[in-house]
Amino acid sequence: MSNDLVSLGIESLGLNLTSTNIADLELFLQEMGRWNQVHNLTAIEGEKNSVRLHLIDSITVLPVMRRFLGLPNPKIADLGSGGGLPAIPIAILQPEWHLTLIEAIRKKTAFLQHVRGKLGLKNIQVLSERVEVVAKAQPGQFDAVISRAFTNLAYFLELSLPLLNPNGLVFAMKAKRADQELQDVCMNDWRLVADEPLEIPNLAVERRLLVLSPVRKLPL
Ligand SMILES: C[S@@+](CC[C@H](N)C(=O)[O-])C[C@H]1O[C@@H](n2cnc3c(N)ncnc32)[C@H](O)[C@@H]1O
Repeated sequence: MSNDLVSLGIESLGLNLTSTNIADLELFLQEMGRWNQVHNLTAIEGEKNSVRLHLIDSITVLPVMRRFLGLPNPKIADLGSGGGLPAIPIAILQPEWHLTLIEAIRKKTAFLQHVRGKLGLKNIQVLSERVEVVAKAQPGQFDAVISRAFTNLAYFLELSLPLLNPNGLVFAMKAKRADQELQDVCMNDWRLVADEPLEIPNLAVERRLLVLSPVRKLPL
């Protein structure tokens, strides 16, 4: 079977992708593969198709994000971006959104900067920092925060809170374990706005996108 994104079912996601979109996504994957050989960037390796499916996994969140983000140019932080998932595919498909990729490991952020230049992605900013440091430097700056394979839900929420503006949203990409992780979240502090099942073509795994908002505390 051919292993391009189209044959893996990317078009069935209903995102109305253009041929330029698909070419840019393929270029990103090509660069990731090239850098991986030298720098061992990501644990996602082995079969070419598996990397492609990880990319498709990253963009299944888009219809839900579009539904919940009312603003035309939201500022979104991707925590623990690694090799750029989900932020780079999102930035390719939503050029009017601003994405800040926060990643602690320098060889990974060097790759992300390279991708920024290679694809001419003017809507991304790459921060070579720990999330905890950015939260102190840029409190309340983001309309939304997202992450994939970053940390457990409770800690992700704890790290997200200082980054979010008062109406901000958290998008947590999760698999089956989401129920267990939700039990560790203090629901006095967070509201579960949505729990959306995601279907990834050609991947028989359960994926969910949780959307949460902080509960606003009234001043005493
Ligand atoms: C398992 S990788 C996932 C990468 C990517 N999101 C993906 O789905 O492929 C987690 C990444 O989070 C980064 N990371 C972990 N803790 C961090 C922190 N406190 N601040 C910034 N980056 C962090 C790691 O360096 C690693 O690249």
